[in-house]
Amino acid sequence: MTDTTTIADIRITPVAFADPPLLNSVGVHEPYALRSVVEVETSGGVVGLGESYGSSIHVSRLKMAAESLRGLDVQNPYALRQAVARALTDDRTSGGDGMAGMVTASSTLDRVYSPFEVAALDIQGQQYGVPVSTLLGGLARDEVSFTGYLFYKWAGHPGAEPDRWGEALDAAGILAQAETMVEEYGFTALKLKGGVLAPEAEAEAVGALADRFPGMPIRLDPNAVWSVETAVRVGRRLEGKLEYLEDPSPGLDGMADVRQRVPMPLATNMAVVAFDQLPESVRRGSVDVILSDPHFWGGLGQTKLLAGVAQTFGMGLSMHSNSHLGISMAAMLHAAGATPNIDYACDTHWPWKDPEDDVVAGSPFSFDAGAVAVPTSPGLGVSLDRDKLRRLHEQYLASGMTERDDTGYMRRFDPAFDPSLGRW
Ligand SMILES: O=C([O-])C(=O)C[C@H](O)[C@@H](O)C(=O)[O-]
Ligand SMILES: [Mg+2]
Repeated sequence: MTDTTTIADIRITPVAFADPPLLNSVGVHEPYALRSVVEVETSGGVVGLGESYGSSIHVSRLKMAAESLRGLDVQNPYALRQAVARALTDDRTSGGDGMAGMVTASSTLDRVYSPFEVAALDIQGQQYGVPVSTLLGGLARDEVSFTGYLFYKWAGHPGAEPDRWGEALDAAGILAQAETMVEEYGFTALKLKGGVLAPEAEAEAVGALADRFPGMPIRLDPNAVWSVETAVRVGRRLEGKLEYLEDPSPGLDGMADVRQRVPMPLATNMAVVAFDQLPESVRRGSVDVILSDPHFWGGLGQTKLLAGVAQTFGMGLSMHSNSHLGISMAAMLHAAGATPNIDYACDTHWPWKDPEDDVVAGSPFSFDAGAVAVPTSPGLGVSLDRDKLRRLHEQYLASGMTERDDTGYMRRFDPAFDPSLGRW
């Protein structure tokens, strides 16, 4: 072990950034999205960055894990993971998965370890003078394509001015949103977040998108609020219009039933979200495409591991996102850039974020034809802007928020709102 790669300090800062009222199956996004920024500093003074969820339970787990990492060597992520696992042994808390109740079965260890592994790779890259993608095996592509991620939404948060996107509560609203996204970012694939309106209305919106953007891959994701019968009916109606249908129904059984009876591939970031669910999903034939996501699959190394499993069993690989900042964007770019079989356009919530609301210095990402170049400078290729970090932390403190609670926020305006799976 060399002294200069020993972890001397770790700083974890919860932050909040403005988020529009995006509707989903469990409610509506609150005025702020929460994230945590992880800084790992070596005794040699090199700082590596990671980003993760911002709920208080998750942040306290990150702090618990950080205690166990001081004195370890960033060049041995395996030892870091073991230390995080030991640190979490006595953790009896639940929740903190950052997904508003939509992904509850992912591994706590994977979620907590992920930002530390990303930060360790960032430091290694800086020390060796290579981008993180090189440490992951080298670039399979120079740029990563993303989907234009469409949401039903209110015009603005209740009591506030309408935001720049305006209201989208029907097919016409979604079409207008898609036009803007494609015009501004050049997206060549679209995803509609469903599970909000009646399934037939969402199918109508997909039909309108397919007519307006002929040949463009389109996905629909109702986050498992459809029964198997509904999923089969809507899936058949959408034959020829969807690249894949994402999480139409709950569970490995529900997905397997639907998969046998609809014409398009099924994708998931709900039924299969951890390695221990893979054998059963393969046995039952539940899904065609898995949405990787370094934040809950355990980091960048484990994303490559997942890619190997997916390839072995003939499954496709895409990438999931939550509302995120620039450190996550860099991590996602390196992961997708260095993983040949993440060959579907990846999800990102990027367009929903105010460009000023970030913690990274400058504006390192630009979209060209819906794609972003993988950073080529050493490490992750992004650096922290301390003034921006301070501002977003102050915003976190002022927001009074400690958890993501889409359902609670929705129930302030619609007390009878029902978020249950399979309800349509
Ligand atoms: O693909 C997905 O299921 C998601 O992106 C989950 C997210 O939480 C999304 O629904 C959101 O941001 O509301
Ligand atoms: Mg999904």
